[in-house]
Amino acid sequence: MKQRNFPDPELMPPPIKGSDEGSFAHSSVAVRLGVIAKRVIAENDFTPEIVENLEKLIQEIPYGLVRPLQDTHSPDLAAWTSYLEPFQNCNWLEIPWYFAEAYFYRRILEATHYFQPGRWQAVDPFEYQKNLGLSTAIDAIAALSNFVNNAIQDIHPNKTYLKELIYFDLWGNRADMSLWPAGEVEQNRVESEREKSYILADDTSKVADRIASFSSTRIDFIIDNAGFELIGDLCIADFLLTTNAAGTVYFHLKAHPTFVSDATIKDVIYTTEFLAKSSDRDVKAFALRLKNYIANNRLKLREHLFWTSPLPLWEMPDTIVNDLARSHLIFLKGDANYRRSMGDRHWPFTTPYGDIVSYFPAPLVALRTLKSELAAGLQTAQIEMLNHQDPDWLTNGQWGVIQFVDRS
Ligand SMILES: O=P(O)(O)OC[C@@]1(O)O[C@H](CO)[C@@H](O)[C@@H]1O
Repeated sequence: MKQRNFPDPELMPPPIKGSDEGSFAHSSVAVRLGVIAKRVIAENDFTPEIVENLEKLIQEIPYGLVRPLQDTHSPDLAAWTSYLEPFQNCNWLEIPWYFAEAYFYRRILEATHYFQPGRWQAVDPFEYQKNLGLSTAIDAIAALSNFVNNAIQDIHPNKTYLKELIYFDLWGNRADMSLWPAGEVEQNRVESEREKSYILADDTSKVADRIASFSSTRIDFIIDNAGFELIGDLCIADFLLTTNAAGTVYFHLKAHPTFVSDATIKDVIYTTEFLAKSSDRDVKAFALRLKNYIANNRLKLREHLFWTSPLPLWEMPDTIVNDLARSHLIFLKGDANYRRSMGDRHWPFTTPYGDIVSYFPAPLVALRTLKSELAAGLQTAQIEMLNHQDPDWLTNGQWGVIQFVDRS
């Protein structure tokens, strides 16, 4: 088994909680979760009983006590019973923020009978949002498809193209439907020329240099959102497989719907079929390569209940650690995964990111736009400038990091 470096619990700062006065976490739990549940009711044609379940959930937040799950057909019932054990008699603000969110989205599935045999089994309550996230991004998708079709013309990985694809993929993380419902805010701008100064830590050149040295390796993505962000992931995967920098690419996906827009295997298949139906020649060519890579098992789609659990990433089960240890590079996508990589705790923003994620079993590159009050690897002068220039810099999704942590 791969040697594991767990962070020392004695040295770790406290978890972010909704009870942190005046915090974004507080407004997220006290306000935003209820809004998301109301949108689930509005965007589906549920029975009165399911609507009542959702309305009861809304009423429970934030001062009701969290309780064990009750959907007896679910595969993760026992796991969630043990997760919730330490938080008996706690309300939604008193439990760690990430836990509260993961639990909320799992309660949505309980309320909508996602795991229960019958009419609503495996019906994704966020399907409307996810599909809208694609249909409102048609122009950006066509532009990205044209770009990746050009990027793969060189027999060897062209670092200039690769760096632009990484930037596209970073900014695709702005399109987060738990914050900004699809179509309401123009987040799908394909704009690699966006000021690089919005990137607070930029290891893109190191990542491109490492990938340029690869031949027929294994590269993994711990995936975040469906919709436009997934297009960016698929572009990089296409580039890596077509240039043969990677012999195989693994997508690690959520075992069930969560965080509104997080991607499942079903979402990846839907996305490739959506692209294949396009009348745009570039989009269709891109889609056909993806379908071919999936059919020939070079693009491997994997799901696991750990990715939908409330646990920090250092609690990955050995099966996942030993599997990821075979990777030459892991792309860690999005804000929620970044939060999990740090245990969603109040680390000083100047803490070197590599000091926190030393437990990862392979080289890691995190692509994250800032949408929560947590950061690592920043300089004091940067923090002072940001607090002055853009007081909402931690949560407005306008700033990003591309942080490489080597394990050579
Ligand atoms: O993982 P993503 O999609 O990049 O961002 C998700 C997220 O950070 O955005 C919301 C606002 O903080 C949180 O609910 C959630 O953790």
